[in-house]
Amino acid sequence: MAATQNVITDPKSVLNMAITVTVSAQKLPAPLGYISISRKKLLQNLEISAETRVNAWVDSMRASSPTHIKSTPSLADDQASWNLHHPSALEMFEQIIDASKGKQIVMFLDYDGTLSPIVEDPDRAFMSKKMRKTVRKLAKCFPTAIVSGRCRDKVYKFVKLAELYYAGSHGMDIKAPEIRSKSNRDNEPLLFQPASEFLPMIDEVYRQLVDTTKSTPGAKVENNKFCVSVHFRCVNEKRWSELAQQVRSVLKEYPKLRLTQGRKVLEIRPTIKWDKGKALEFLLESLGYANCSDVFPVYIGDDRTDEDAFKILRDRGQGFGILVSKFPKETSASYSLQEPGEVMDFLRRLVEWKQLALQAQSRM
Ligand SMILES: O=P(O)(O)OC[C@H]1O[C@H](O[C@H]2O[C@H](CO)[C@@H](O)[C@H](O)[C@H]2O)[C@H](O)[C@@H](O)[C@@H]1O
Repeated sequence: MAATQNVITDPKSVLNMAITVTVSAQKLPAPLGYISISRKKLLQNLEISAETRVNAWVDSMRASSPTHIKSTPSLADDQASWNLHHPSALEMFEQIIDASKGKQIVMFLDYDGTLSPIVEDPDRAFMSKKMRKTVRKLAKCFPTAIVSGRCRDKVYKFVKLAELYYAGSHGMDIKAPEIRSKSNRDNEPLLFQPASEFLPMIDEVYRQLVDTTKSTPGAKVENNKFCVSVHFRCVNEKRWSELAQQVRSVLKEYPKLRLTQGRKVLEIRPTIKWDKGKALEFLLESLGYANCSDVFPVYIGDDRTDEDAFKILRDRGQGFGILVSKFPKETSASYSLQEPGEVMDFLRRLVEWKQLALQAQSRM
């Protein structure tokens, strides 16, 4: 399985590289003239590079779509060994609480596949009422942020909780809660959008992608404000290569955009060095925990893009990541939960533990 977040490099850079090599060869002195490549050959080479690139995308699309997994004894072994290295956060609850003693827990939650189950239609990925109630209680106990690939407004419409921090567009659109706590009531309202200069480009690419992919049945393009998603969950696997080719044909004109991959989705975003991990650090800083050793961030997510946040926590040696997955995956998360139902159970236990701790304190 692919390692951390699968960044697919800009196809244009591959083309540029091919051109650079050819031009340098043509400048060589006569004895080495045989290296010079004819225009026809150059075009052929460029076509091969482009085809290789599209094939790599399709391989990656297949690798990230565990629909063909058959249960075999070796798979069962892999699962057992993975569970050993990434035990269930529910089973390890007491140990997790022990590790957080004396520290401020801060919660970071991905949305799709973490708080809501994965469904075919991205516009119908609703969160259950029970989950919303749980997250509301959680936010009363700990500072809580939603960190999503989606457009911030859209994820807010699903979650509907004004007391949370929201980081939309993979962390490129961060906003503090509308309901301010007593301690931060006087602060300036926080809005951070490090990719705002890309807005017109993203709009343009969105429109082009809608147009270019409309001949592929099942393809769906979603405008996530600072990034765009091209969904292939409902596209017949035989047509994934065609879809990848269509996306490539649009992206090759935009070297300032890059492609990453999520669960049956190609995600197009600015090349700026900003991701969910950077958003996590930014939020910790905004909350006043930049250089604190007594903070305990917990990040729960299911996707490759969440790996950036898991990695930051691992590198900082603070708190931990929890990967939501039924299947073994290479991850920097420390623990696992199988699906959103288990996420809700884990969050409930955190709330219950905190409420009991507060009651015990008030009796002292
Ligand atoms: O960071 P996230 O909140 O996990 O957002 C990542 C993508 O989530 C959404 O797509 C995923 O969920 C859909 C609904 O369940 C599903 O149909 C799709 O196959 C998944 O990839 C969202 O629609 C995308 O825009 C986000 O990039």
